[in-house]
Amino acid sequence: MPLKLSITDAGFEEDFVKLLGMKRESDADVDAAVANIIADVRARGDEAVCEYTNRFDRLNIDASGMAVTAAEVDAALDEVDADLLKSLELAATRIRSYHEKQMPTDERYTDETGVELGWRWRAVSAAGLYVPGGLASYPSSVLMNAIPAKVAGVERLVMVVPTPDNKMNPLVLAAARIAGVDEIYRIGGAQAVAALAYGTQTIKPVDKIVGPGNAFVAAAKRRVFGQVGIDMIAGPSEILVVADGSNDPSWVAADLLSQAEHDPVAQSILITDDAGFADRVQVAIDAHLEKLPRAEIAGASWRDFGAIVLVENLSQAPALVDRIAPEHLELAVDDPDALAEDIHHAGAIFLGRYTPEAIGDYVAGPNHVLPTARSARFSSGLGVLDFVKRSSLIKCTPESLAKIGPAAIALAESEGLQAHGLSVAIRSNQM
Ligand SMILES: NC(=O)c1ccc[n+]([C@@H]2O[C@H](COP(=O)([O-])OP(=O)(O)OC[C@H]3O[C@@H](n4cnc5c(N)ncnc54)[C@H](O)[C@@H]3O)[C@@H](O)[C@H]2O)c1
Ligand SMILES: N[C@H](CO)Cc1c[nH]c[nH+]1
Ligand SMILES: [Zn+2]
Repeated sequence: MPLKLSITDAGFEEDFVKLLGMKRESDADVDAAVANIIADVRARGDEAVCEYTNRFDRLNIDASGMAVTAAEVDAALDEVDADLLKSLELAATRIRSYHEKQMPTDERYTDETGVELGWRWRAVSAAGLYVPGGLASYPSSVLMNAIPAKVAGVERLVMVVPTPDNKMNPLVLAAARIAGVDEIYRIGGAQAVAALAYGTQTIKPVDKIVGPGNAFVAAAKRRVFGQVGIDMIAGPSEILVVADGSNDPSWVAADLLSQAEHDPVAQSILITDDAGFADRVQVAIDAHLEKLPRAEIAGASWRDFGAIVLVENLSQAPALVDRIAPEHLELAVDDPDALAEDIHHAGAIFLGRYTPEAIGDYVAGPNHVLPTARSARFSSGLGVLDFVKRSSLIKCTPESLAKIGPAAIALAESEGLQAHGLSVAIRSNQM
């Protein structure tokens, strides 16, 4: 059964801290396994990548079989149902239009001393896009990864995707074609992240790795950070629903299960002010689980990591939400905007009873690659800004250098860095 907490219980604070500390993705054994895989890929390149791929995804490939060819992508496109392709194109259009609005602008101005200042944005040269594929396949994640990279102007888009038992969903390849991915490799897990970060004989290294994945992928991204950039920790999915008693329990139950069905270590939490409603949601969850094909995964997630938190009044919810800092937050209440005003930490906020989280997973437009494991306290969802970086611009004239130079010379001397002072003084007759 999921955890049941009530804010009026004496032990509430202790139980809530326990809920926050639930270990879902950062086990020491996962990290140790990942460290070994990364070291091995660095040492042996393709050979190690293929060995791990064959072991974990039950394939039988060597280096020549890692890349997905253009002919395979063509064949996949032919295979995809026309209506499904239309849905994918609609999603792509909406995602592109949302992300185009995120493109930051350059700035240039002259200050009162005559110094010209500013900044300019440039894209990273090569991005590695991790598309998960272990327990489910994610054409939608191809679009969410690749479209913002393309909007930002990244030149080389390299996608990795595991294909357990050598089964590739043709829609994944169709999405890659629609989004303009340049290279695709049928590899996943920590070995794929290591190959992207350090390069192998077949795969040239990238500058930044983005995308969601399971605990192994999240741990690998943490470990290669520094060698390459990463977007964030986007691990096993999470949903937090804040709902009053006026909701249909069956709708809220479906929302909780929508994220639980991703992974046995996904997490779904309900905060409500109505104990009877909480019971009705549990009944509805049991009923949905009777029929859902992924009941085993969703049921395990709800049982082991789910929680129902009972509050006296929904005005107590924002403080709890902020401490959880969920990946997805649904506010199923009469005035969701008012409640949202008091919330600071959530990857994406779904406002009102008619905005199920799943609409954001596919077609709303904002990115579904979002920070998990409470990292929404300091990270944002994937976007164009993840694929660009900013260079500062500084331009002095003899006159403006003479105006601000003396302060620089004084500060350089105070730091004992005479060459710094000299390089300013030598240009501005201050020696
Ligand atoms: N936060 C987000 O934005 C977001 C978006 C989509 C999906 N997700 C999450 O992504 C995850 C996808 O997970 P998945 O498993 O389906 O696919 P995945 O591609 O992330 O992981 C599959 C890979 O894990 C590796 N692996 C599995 N068992 C291993 C072991 N014992 N040792 C070493 N490596 C091992 C294998 O290499 C395999 O290829 C889910 O947790 C889902 O909730 C998150
Ligand atoms: N909910 C996932 C992010 O946690 C994204 C996704 C893709 N497909 C379905 N869902
Ligand atoms: Zn989802």
